[in-house]
Amino acid sequence: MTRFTEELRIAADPIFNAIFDHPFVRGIADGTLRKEQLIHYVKQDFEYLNAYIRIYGMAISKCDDRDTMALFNEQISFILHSETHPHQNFCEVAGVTYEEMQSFPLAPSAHHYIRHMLNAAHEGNMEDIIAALLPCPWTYAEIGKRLLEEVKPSRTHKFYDWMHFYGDREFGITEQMRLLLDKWAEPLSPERKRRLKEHYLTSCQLEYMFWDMAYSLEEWPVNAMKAEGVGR
Ligand SMILES: Cc1ncc(C[n+]2csc(CCO)c2C)c(N)n1
Repeated sequence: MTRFTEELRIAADPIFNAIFDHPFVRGIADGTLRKEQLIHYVKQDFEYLNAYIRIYGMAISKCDDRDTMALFNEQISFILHSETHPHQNFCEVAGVTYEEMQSFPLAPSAHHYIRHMLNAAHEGNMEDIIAALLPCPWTYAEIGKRLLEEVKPSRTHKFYDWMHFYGDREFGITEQMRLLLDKWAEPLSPERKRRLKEHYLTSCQLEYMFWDMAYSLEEWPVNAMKAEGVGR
């Protein structure tokens, strides 16, 4: 029998392929990203990681087994202390400090992605939360692995650290989340499974939009925030 999460991955294949071909990901491969694109990515991703940590916290509050609590707790620490390394890589290449990149208002696509995950966490059960969170580690693990195979970066490649950070991680957290989702989805009705697939595919689309937001320096249509003292 096909794993539920295998079905999800197959349904998302066109989105994964569009992500691998996206100019931001191509720009990591060939080192051609502009300074402003790296900066926009890190500013937005710093906020995205804050949201991701909070959602793990919300998941813990709905948890009733210690192993799952421990897994989410470890992931919170990992994001706080290690997930910052790829950001440091982008900051070094852009010639900025990490501190300068923090506490900016959300651009539209980052806002959309975060609200989608928060909505699953507010309204759903554990399986809804995991379905919305899963594309984050899954797409990055596949991007990292592909870039290592394709580019075989030497130590002097600008994004050597970034590629190794994600590409070396033999699907650790992705596989752990998949096992949980496969187990929780198994007894559910076809309608509930369709809903989980919708959460998952929406997050995959939003992963694509996040790369696109960084590449195109996406902002809100009217710059009315700064004048009102909103954000930095
Ligand atoms: C938009 C966006 N999507 C995915 C990641 C990668 N990522 C973020 S947190 C985490 C660990 C999950 O426990 C991983 C793999 C990112 N940085 N930004």
